[in-house]
Formats: sequence, C-alpha cells, structure tokens
Amino acid sequence: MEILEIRDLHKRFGSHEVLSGLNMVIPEHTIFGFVGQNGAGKTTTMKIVLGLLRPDGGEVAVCGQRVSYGGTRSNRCVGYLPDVPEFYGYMTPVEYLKLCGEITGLESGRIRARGRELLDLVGLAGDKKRIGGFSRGMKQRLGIAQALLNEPRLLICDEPTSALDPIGRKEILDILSAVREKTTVVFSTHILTDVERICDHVALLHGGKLALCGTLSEIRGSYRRSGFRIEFRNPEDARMFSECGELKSPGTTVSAEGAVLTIESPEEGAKGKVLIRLLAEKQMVPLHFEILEPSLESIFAEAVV
Ligand SMILES: Nc1ncnc2c1ncn2[C@@H]1O[C@H](COP(=O)(O)OP(=O)(O)OP(=O)(O)O)[C@@H](O)[C@H]1O
Repeated sequence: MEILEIRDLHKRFGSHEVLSGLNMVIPEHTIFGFVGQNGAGKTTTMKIVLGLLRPDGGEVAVCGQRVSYGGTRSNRCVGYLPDVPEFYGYMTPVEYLKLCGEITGLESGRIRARGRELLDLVGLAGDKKRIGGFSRGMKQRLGIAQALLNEPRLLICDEPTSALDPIGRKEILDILSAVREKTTVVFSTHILTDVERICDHVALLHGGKLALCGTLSEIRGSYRRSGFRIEFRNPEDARMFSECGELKSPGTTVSAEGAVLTIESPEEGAKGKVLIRLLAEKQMVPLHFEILEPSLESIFAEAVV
C-alpha cells in the first residue's frame, strides 16, 4: 500500500516556481530518503503534506486520506520532526511527553507506558535533566519520541541529522532504522552517506520535480558502469597488466596508484569477463578483485547536470 501519494504538485512563491509538477509515491514500511540541494523545495513539499502550506495545484494523500490546507484529519497518522524542534526548556522529557500526550487526548496510563517505551527507544530513559540543558542530538532524539507518541504510520523528519556530529547522527539513524517495522520513515537530508546507510528508497528533487526515484539498488543499477579495482602484489605487476592492448579500447580508463589499478569502462558486464580472462592468460593472481558500485554522490551529480 502507498502511504503517501503526491500527484502533479505545484507551488510558487511570487515568481519563483519551487514545485513544478512533483509526483512521488512512498510505499509503506520503507525508509525513504528525500534528497535535494539547498532550496530545492523539500521543506515546502513536507509542509504541503502536513497541510501547513497551500499548494497552487496537484493532490496529496496520506494513508489514502486527501490532504487539505489547514485540515488536520490526514495528520492523525503522521508524526513530524521539524529541522529545529522547539521545546519548553524548563520541562523534563517525561513532563514534556506527558503534556504532548494530554494535548492529543491520550489516556494517562497510555501516556506513561508509551512515554517510558519511547524514552527507552531514544536513549533518554531516566534522564532527569531539564530539556533546556540538552545537547542538539538529545533534542532531536526527544523530538523523535514526541513525533512517535501517537504511533503514526508515517514519520516525516526534516533534516534530522544535518546539525549533528557523527555519533549524534548514528544515534538518530539507528532510531529511524529501529522504528521502520511499524512506521514508514521519510527524511530529508543533504548527507548522502546517511541515505546509503539506512534508506531503501531514495528520491532526488531537482528543478521542482523528481530527477531520480526508486530503490537504492534500482538507481545504482540504472547508472552502473563497469568499474573494477584490482590490487596486484606489486606496482610492477600492475604496470604490466595496465599495458594489455585490450585495456586501450575507446572509453576505457585505467588509473594506477602503486599496486592498485582502477579500470572503468562504459561496457556493462563484459569488461569484467575480459579482465578475468586477461589475468588468467598472464597467470597473474591479484590480491583483490572488486566490482565498484557507483556512489550516490556521483549518480546525483550526473542526474542534476
Ligand atoms: N514562505 C516563503 N516565501 C518565499 N519563498 C519561500 C518561502 N518558503 C520557501 N521559500 C523559497 O522556496 C525555495 C524552497 O525552499 P525549501 O525550504 O522548501 O527548500 P529546501 O529544499 O528545504 O532547502 P534546504 O535544504 O536549504 O532546507 C527556496 O528558494 C526558499 O527561499
């Protein structure tokens, strides 16, 4: 089932067209990375999905429920973590979750149980400190707990890791991975390694539309070139191998660094067999033979030119 469907979405601010016919479908039980350059329109899209911003055209449905500007019905199945979550600094995490639970009408026993469970999940259980003394990472973790209080089917996070150090980022990514069983997670980010670490789906917003969308393996597959890294026993072997006539075909590049050769070629698949045949003919046994995956960074750079 699709948990979020965006059809032909348009939004402009004055003469600046930010979204120009955006289509995006997010299946349930995925971790979906929503990527785009600064100003691409990620926050704008999320605000429209939450009914906080009026689109100029198009339709959005969350859990099959059509989103209307200013309406809140469709938000019943959504949890939202803004990029800079705001809290009452004088409260403790337990007090804060209690307040949020009361506002949303949860029964008090449920608030206590759910609060304990969530603070445990985000590593803040037993923290008696007031939120005013929390680090940025702790605030993001508390923000996730709050967003999950009502057991949403969809959790939307706006750049949850951008301002955090590597440990803080890992903590957030681990939490998002842990909740995917019950909750579909959409998160916007600039940090492509975070997407590679936990997302199974990714979409790249560029020029008001999606420039790429799919599972990580589909996207990698459609951009795959033959790339190989061969480590020889010594630089001399690498040099001898690099001089094979068959590696000099047009479009093939061979770069050497000590005993390591990196060979790239536009011919999908075939080049690998050629390399293995050449190694066998020359009776050379490499220390490593690796097929190179294109990085998301190189794929995205190519998609937005
Ligand atoms: N209320 C507004 N009024 C005018 N322009 C706006 C408004 N909100 C956003 N914009 C503009 O729309 C564009 C998209 O902004 P948005 O915040 O959606 O981008 P983003 O992809 O989330 O960027 P970032 O990664 O930097 O947060 C930007 O050029 C921004 O300046």
